[in-house]
Amino acid sequence: MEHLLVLVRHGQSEWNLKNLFTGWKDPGLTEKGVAEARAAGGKLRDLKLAFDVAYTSDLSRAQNTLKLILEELGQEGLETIRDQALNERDYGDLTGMNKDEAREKFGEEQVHVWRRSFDVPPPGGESLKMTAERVLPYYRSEILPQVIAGKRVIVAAHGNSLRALVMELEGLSPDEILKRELATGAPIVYRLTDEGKVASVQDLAD
Ligand SMILES: O=C(O)[C@@H](CO)OP(=O)(O)O
Repeated sequence: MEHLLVLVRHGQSEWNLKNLFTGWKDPGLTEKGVAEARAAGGKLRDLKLAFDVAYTSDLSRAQNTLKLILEELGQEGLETIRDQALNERDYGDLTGMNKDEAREKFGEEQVHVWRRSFDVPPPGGESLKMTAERVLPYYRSEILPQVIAGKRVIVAAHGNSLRALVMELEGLSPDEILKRELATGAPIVYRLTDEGKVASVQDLAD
């Protein structure tokens, strides 16, 4: 039985372009983001992949990325489950702040710790660890059982919510996952074993 799981980060958003901390804010995709989403769909189509169910977050940049991918695949009507468990990490008080201005205000090192440490949350927000503590239970209870049952699953979500998932799937340490940047609109194709372990991984980043 096939156990297919594809993860894809949304295409470039308006706030990615403006270099703003985004978190749970809901900016749309830029033109480039739309093109990235379509290209992601094209790559999956070239691999002749199709899906039985899709998961996405409660945020429009991920939902629209998924919609564009499904259009490219000719799978517009696919069953899609939206859940805020898959939302981006909440950036708390940093939300809406320019990342360069934050570095000037708080110092390069402090901002790096907030962005890429495992368990230090930004003020009022979530660390990667806290993000993983909501993403992983959702993955284990809702998504993984579908993959194990033979449903072909695509998940369109966010840089940090997907980082939490990649960490679990690939058994990475906090240090290893923090160095891993997920490109916008670049699907990662996993084949899992009957037990839900990773059998193979193919990163479709350019
Ligand atoms: O702003 C955000 O929500 C995220 C993703 O774009 O940023 P970072 O790469 O700093 O975690």
